Amino acid sequence: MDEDGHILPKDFPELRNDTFLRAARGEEVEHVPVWCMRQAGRYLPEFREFRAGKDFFETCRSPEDCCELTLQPLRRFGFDAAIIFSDILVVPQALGMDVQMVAGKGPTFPEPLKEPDDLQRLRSKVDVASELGYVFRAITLTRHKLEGKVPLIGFSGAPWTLMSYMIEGGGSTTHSKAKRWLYRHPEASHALLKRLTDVIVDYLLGQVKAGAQALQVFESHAGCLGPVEFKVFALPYLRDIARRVKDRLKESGLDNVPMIVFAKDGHYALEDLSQSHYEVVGLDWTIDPCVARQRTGGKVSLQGNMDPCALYATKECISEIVKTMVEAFGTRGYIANLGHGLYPDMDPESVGAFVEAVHTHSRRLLNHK
Ligand SMILES: Cc1c2[nH]c(c1CCC(=O)O)Cc1[nH]c(c(CCC(=O)O)c1C)Cc1[nH]c(c(CCC(=O)O)c1C)Cc1[nH]c(c(CCC(=O)O)c1C)C2
Repeated sequence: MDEDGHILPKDFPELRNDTFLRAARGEEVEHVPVWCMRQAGRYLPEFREFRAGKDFFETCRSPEDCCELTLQPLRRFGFDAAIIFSDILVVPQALGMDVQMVAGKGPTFPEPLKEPDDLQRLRSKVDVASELGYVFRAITLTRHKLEGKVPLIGFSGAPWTLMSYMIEGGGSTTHSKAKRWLYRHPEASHALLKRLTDVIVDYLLGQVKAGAQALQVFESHAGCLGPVEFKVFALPYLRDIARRVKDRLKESGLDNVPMIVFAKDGHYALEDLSQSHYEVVGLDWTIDPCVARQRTGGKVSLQGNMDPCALYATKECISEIVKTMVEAFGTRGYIANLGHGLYPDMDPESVGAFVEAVHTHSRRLLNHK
């Protein structure tokens, strides 16, 4: 404990299941590891009960609450990794923007960025330890409470995805306000993306120092860009993040941690993503596993990519879909996941069937080698 009574990021329990980390590094495994994006979420009755009546970002600022919500899905399912409960929008908050979670509407910025002059409203220097220390404390606490069961993943939103929220002021189908900046104000766009990148690098590094054993960068809004815009406004920053995090870990004498890049609907950028210093490329369901393997040329591990809606199928059907998916990806350098997050109306039993099917089919394949 430190003088404020916070648990310290040291003497963590020994890791008992490193399957996820081995798969991320392309090493041999006994089964294909599996976890789900949004595995802590409203599809779980215990999640709904725990969150009832509490403000979303209040919950994010409570290390004890984040720890509990992170552990909930692991009590039910044999997931091979945990992901810290938080949200990508804590970074715009750290830059000084107000973000509220509005019931039925999702995250909302009462005063989004409208014109380049609005960049002056952002904090010029962000001290991540004071602005986002609550996430670091949640990670440290959770890493202890996991008791070495599975590794803990930290995460951040990617610069373009965060920029689009900061300009749109919330969810959007066209992202046209944010894309207007790219075409109309390219310099200001780069200035904003650069500032976000600097904060994200410090933030991810802080997460590893706090105990995160892997990192995922969510470029959830890659799909509204085309290949040209992606190359100019997203890819350079994604690359910069991975390179700088890895360099800084080395400088600090810390071990490298696997990094995952998930560019939703960014299949046009697969080749580039596989050469961006990330160990793992996450895939949504719009790409065929064999094509993804071919296009990434065995340079990286792959993660994904079952259509989350396949969880509406029967257990038998889920098992068949998983079998086909695991056979197509192969058992080496593969982390099973959905192609995006779980939805609130999904049946926890189907999630259990998904996890079981990944373990069963991959064990069978590995035993027959
Ligand atoms: C469970 C949850 C979260 N955020 C939100 C919810 C639902 C609200 C609630 O429970 O009250 C609101 C919440 N937060 C966000 C949204 C999307 C809004 C929109 O764009 O329409 C919502 C409903 C923004 C957000 N937030 C996140 C992303 C990237 C992943 C993705 O592409 O879905 C994005 C885009 C990341 C995120 N968000 C969350 C996690 C937790 C860890 C886990 O996966 O179990 C993670 C990794 C947690």
